[in-house]
Amino acid sequence: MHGTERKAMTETWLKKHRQIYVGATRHPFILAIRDGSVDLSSFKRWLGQDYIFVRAFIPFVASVLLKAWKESDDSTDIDVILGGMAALNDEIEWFKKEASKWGVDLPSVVPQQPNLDYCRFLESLISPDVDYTQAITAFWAIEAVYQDSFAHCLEDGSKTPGELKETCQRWGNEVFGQYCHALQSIANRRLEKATDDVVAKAEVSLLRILEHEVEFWNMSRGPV
Ligand SMILES: Cc1ncc(CO)c(N)n1
Repeated sequence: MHGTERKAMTETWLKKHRQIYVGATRHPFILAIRDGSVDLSSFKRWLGQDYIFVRAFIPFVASVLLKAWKESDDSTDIDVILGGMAALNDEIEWFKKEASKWGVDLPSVVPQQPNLDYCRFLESLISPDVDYTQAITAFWAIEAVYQDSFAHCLEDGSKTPGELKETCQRWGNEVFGQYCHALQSIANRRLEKATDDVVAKAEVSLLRILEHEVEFWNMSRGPV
């Protein structure tokens, strides 16, 4: 990375990896929500799988909080991450309510392989060997994919069915957008000062996340 401008590293990466980023944020499942053609059984499958994912996401976010507390040069990072944890608390309650609305019995949902793979990946990032810069970059990427995807379903001209609007609002709303932006700013600040090795690891985990997100959306299609 010598001589390379490291300001706004994450924006540079999204341009460089645009194809996979678009694959993760404009997936056929999202496009089907947006044009109103989504199959409700796909939505229910996604809902059950995402509840399992979010439960695994909580300890990952807790690990990012712990890393921030130990390693961060800016104490306000903690406030941003804590806000994310608070949102997850709401999210868990929302999943339970939404699942009962759609007749999805959460305790009996079986995690599918792509979900297990993604959760395993999250677990690998909890390791103390993964430093804060890599972890916060991953955290931003995971949240940003959902923000960008669901915000697309709320844009002018979208035909998102009324009963799915609340789901899209959850991640597509302006406040969640600002929160993702705050995470992105932290990631950029850290990446600017990181060693080449850490920067390379953060880029690889961004790519892995985008791949996992595509596979995650693919599960909505159901077993083939
Ligand atoms: C698979 C997946 N990625 C990202 C998010 C955002 O929190 C989520 N809920 N689920």
